[in-house]
Amino acid sequence: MTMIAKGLEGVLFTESKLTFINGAEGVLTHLGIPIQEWAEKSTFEELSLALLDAELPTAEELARFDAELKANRAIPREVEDLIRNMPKGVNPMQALRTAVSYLGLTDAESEDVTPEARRAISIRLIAQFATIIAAINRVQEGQDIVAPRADLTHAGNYLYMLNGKEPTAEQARLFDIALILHADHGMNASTFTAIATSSTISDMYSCIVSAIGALKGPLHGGANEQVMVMLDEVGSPENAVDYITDKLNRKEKIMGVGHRVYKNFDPRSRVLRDYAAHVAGKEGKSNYYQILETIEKTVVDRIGDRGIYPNVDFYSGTVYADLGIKKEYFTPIFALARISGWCASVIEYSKNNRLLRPDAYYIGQKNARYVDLKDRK
Ligand SMILES: CC(=O)SCCNC(=O)CCNC(=O)[C@H](O)C(C)(C)COP(=O)(O)OP(=O)(O)OC[C@H]1O[C@@H](n2cnc3c(N)ncnc32)[C@H](O)[C@@H]1OP(=O)(O)O
Ligand SMILES: O=C([O-])CC(=O)C(=O)O
Repeated sequence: MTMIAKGLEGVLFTESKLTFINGAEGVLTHLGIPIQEWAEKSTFEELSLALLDAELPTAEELARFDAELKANRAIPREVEDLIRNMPKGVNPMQALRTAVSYLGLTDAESEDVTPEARRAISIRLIAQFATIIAAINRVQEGQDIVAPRADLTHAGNYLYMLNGKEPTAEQARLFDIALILHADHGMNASTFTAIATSSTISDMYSCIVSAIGALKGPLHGGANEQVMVMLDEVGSPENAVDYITDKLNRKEKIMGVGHRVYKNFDPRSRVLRDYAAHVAGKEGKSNYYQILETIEKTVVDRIGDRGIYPNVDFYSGTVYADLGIKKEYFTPIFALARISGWCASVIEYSKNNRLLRPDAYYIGQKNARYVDLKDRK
């Protein structure tokens, strides 16, 4: 009997040294180091470099990488103009996809697919994603673009470019941790898409534009925005049980819960839940957190036995909202972090490339004859 791995579940198509996930036990490691340790001890810059080179950097290597990121933060004038001329009210992920595609046109090295060029382009992309996303957000809000600063961390500089004022050290670190938690996650749909594009030996910008498109969907990165839409629909904690029960009775999916690999818990959602609780502790911010807690309990009571628990998208939004980020930008923020994982995975796969080309089991007609248009009913 022909076996079809629907959704490619459980299919191993390559080897990787970057990320290990044990979904049954809620384990996630990068280079063998648990995600909790990366979140507690490291920075987004360090994790990005570790992923790109598949090894822990020395202090000197990290300082050089950090300087390279800072030197590459500014985006070309043409890309700024493109962002300024985008229609108002566009979907920010479409805007990001368009801006990154255009950025490729301005990069003289963009068609170079050697490992050295792929790595150099990756550094520029990691640096410039932040500038592009902040610029899109500000222009769409009718504000001027804020130029990047080289004296702030990657996370701190993003919040500065977004809000036009320097974040507190606590805000910058909280955002840094959120970026760490989202930086890479094995063969998720967007990383797989980036690799599929790169397997044809296409250019780095095409790989990343494909990945942005895959991340955008509500079954993947787009779920974080949908969680916030759900929270607003629920309105207050008292409505949460009925809201979720109705949805489940109608066989509708609850956003921010369930995962292809985690069937017990997603370790990133645990870390984010703690930060969401911290944020909720602040005056006037507790409503969202209470609704989320009630939704989590209701979902776990109803369908937890089917392995459905909060994923990384469930609690992230309340943390972002506290940093002044609007829900329409939650998914671009995911991309701001995941660019490191996308680039690292493309670089790793390219070293031992083979064209990705799965197959479909044919269930259509056989031996059919062409019928002239005039004879068709
Ligand atoms: C960063 C990330 O990408 S994390 C994931 C973000 N996405 C979301 O939060 C969207 C909501 N979640 C989902 O849609 C799913 O859990 C996915 C797509 C993430 C993974 O699911 P898959 O492994 O493909 O499982 P699939 O969608 O086939 O669901 C299996 C069963 O569980 C149910 N189920 C899965 N997730 C949910 C959910 N969120 N709410 C309700 N039921 C669910 C399905 O309805 C299905 O039930 P059935 O067997 O009766 O038809
Ligand atoms: O791994 C997945 O399928 C989705 C996910 O959690 C991520 O990309 O972070």
